[in-house]
Amino acid sequence: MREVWPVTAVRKAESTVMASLPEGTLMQRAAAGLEKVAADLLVKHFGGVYGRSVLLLTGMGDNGGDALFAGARLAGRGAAVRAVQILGSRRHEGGHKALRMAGGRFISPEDVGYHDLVLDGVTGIGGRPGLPIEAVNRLRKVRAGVTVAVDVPSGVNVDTGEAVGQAVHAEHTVTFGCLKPAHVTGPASELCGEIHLVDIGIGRALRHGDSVLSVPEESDIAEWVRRPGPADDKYTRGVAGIAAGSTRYPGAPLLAAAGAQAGPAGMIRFAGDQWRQVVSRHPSIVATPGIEEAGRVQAWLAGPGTGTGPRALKTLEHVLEAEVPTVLDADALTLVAKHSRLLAGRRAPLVLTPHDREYERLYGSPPEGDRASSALALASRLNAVVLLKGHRTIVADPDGSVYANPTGTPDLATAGSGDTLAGLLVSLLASGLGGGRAAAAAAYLHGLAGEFAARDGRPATAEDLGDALRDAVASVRTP
Ligand SMILES: NC(=O)C1=CN([C@@H]2O[C@H](COP(=O)(O)OP(=O)(O)OC[C@H]3O[C@@H](n4cnc5c(N)ncnc54)[C@H](OP(=O)(O)O)[C@@H]3O)[C@@H](O)[C@H]2O)[C@@H](O)CC1
Ligand SMILES: Nc1ncnc2c1ncn2[C@@H]1O[C@H](COP(=O)(O)OP(=O)(O)O)[C@@H](O)[C@H]1O
Ligand SMILES: [K+]
Repeated sequence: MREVWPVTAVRKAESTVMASLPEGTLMQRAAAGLEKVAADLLVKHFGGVYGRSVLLLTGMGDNGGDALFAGARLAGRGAAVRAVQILGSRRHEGGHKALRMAGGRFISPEDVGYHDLVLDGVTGIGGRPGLPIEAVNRLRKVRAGVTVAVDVPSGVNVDTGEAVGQAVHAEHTVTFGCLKPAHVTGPASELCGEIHLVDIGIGRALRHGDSVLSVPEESDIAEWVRRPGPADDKYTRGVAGIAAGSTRYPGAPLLAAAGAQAGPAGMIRFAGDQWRQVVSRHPSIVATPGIEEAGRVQAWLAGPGTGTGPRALKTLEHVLEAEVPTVLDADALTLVAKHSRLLAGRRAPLVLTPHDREYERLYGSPPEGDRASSALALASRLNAVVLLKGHRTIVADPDGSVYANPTGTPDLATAGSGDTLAGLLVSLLASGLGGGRAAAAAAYLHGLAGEFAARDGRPATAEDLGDALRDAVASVRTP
């Protein structure tokens, strides 16, 4: 798991570590890490460092200092380095001097044009979101072979991942000490490109309790997705139940079932009108038309394609009465938004999987730019794990932990894709995984499955995701 810290925690750690180091040490470590990434990119894209043109964009703070010191190092290796002040008039004196001594030059904003490599050191963790218009106009003139953001792309809100107005769009971001929210959530994460984390020695001073987000890694998912052991039978692996579908939406149950089949449960039960179709597509599923005769399960999924009529409401009441871990998706979310009594006094774990419009129905207002806080607010209010869908799906647990999903592709924005996610999720819950981890694992594997299904530009539909989910599970299990 990679932890993500907000600016206040980074500043606190920095000052703790700085107290025992000569002044400027951390900046030199940052500049060394930045230079390495920049030099590697120059070699990769342009064949070498010597003679290549590098432009440093600076502002008034230490972010510009990092860029200037890294630029001085590149100038020492023969790159033609220029620096331009994009924001304000105050400059980083130490960095300025180092660049001048190394043969770098300072140019006026009118003279910027194309450069092989651009280092964006306008603002870092001291940046307030929304750059002044003068800075934006100056940035517009810059043309780059490759853009590398120093710490974060300038213009973003570092702590929320929002990108207000014009922000720098980088292909690479070199960050220092730890990940910050802008790297993993919201539109800012799209502006970062590939993230390079440079260890500057502040890790030991970062307190676990101050971390605001966690990013699951492949090894976490491999550990969380239970594998059957010698003593297992189909029941001990967990039985997942799916209550889905209606004559209006007959496809949703099949897609949810396909998602569940890729999960760790030993058996799947199905209740709904499409029980014959489900069995004919998935003969291993035990299916009945009505929920009353469905049998016992360790976790229920309710909602995909059920509609919101009286029959769907009755089915949902039955599912919730079972008091087993439950995923509510799609129409079930609309129903609990309408009938708040449904969740009153509930004790068994609950996972809700809203997209933004469903979130609005449940919370009363749409998610804010700070999606992690929005997900957490709903999770706390309803005492349920909330999986807030989107480009970087967020999972918030009412215990306060929040996960940012690192996988996925916009190709997943296709009808029925959420049904397969919900199916996988109920299987993970049935296997005994807690709600937060089950939701985080489902989002991770679903995102990976989307990437697999859409590989090499292949058009992907939800029908492809069942097989792709199996490939995703296999791939996280392959070291
Ligand atoms: N912490 C660490 O461990 C280490 C940190 N290091 C580096 O330091 C960076 C942080 O540096 P920093 O604190 O000097 O702030 P930085 O982001 O350069 O800019 C602040 C200046 O910009 C201005 N300004 C901001 N937004 C604005 C806006 N929208 N519009 C207008 N002005 C705006 C702001 O103005 P003010 O808010 O004062 O009015 C202030 O003058 C960090 O990201 C990393 O690169 C590494 O060297 C080593 C270890
Ligand atoms: N732009 C996007 N980038 C990445 N993933 C996306 C994007 N838009 C949607 N998704 C994912 O696609 C799925 C869509 O689910 P949902 O909206 O419930 O679809 P449906 O109701 O048709 O099944 C979610 O997992 C969501 O995170
Ligand atoms: K920056």
